[in-house]
Amino acid sequence: MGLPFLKMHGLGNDFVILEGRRAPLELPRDWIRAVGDRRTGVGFDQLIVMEPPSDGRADLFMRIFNPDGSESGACGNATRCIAHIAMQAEGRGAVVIETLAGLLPAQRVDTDVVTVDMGPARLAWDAIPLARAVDTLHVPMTLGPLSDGVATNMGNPHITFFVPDAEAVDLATWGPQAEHHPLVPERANIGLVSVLARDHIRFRVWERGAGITRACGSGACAAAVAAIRRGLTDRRLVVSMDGGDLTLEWRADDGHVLMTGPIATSFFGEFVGDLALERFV
Ligand SMILES: N[C@@H](CCC[C@H](N)C(=O)O)C(=O)O
Repeated sequence: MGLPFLKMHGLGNDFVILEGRRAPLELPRDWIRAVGDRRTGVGFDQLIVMEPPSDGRADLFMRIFNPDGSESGACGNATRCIAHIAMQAEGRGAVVIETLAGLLPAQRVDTDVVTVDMGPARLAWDAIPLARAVDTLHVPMTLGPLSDGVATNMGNPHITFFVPDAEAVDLATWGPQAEHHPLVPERANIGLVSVLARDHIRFRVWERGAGITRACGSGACAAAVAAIRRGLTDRRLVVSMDGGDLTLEWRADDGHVLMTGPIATSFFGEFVGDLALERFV
């Protein structure tokens, strides 16, 4: 019998979503890597497994894998997709999604638009984590055109670099070098930001364990927090990525970051054996 899956995306950041709530799924890391390979497998930016929540405070637990087989504590774009699934199944307008990083309340704001409370931005050097005590507002990492970044943990580690023109930076060259820099012992997602206005930034991303993606929800949160900490933008802003826009707000009272954006369903399928795929829709 095959393993059914759903393919969804948020702004072109795409996910294979598996149902693991009725019976636990054993997913060998080399299977995840094979399925994630766009040349030979279905391909995804993240593999998401829906699991039972640890207690009654959440509707479901969401486990997140990168295509290199590594696990992450956060995925903003997938959280909107998973919240949409849970809200649709229950006929509700709000749910709570549990991740390794904590409980994330989400609500529907339009048919295919969801807001997620991504929790507090963590700013201490050892919460990122960084390898040693440095100022997270001025991270001493210099690589080609990238320097003086801002470190943020949104449930996963991010380094955001401000550049005059994000399009002009060779992200495929500098992204992996920054991801694997000795200052980030758990590696990091690498963002490039150009400030367009006090309520608008351009953001490109090199995702840890995935490479360049069309959008990254947690990265957009980190980019917004970095821009606000530097005094470059207001607390509510639009983050424009290759795949489209998210609206971000960094709340002053509790430090939580609210992310609003679209979700989309691509197709249903089934894994038969290892990689063979039947498309149903
Ligand atoms: N696409 C994501 C982030 C996914 C995890 C990341 N690559 C990591 O390893 O932390 C998002 O939308 O946030």
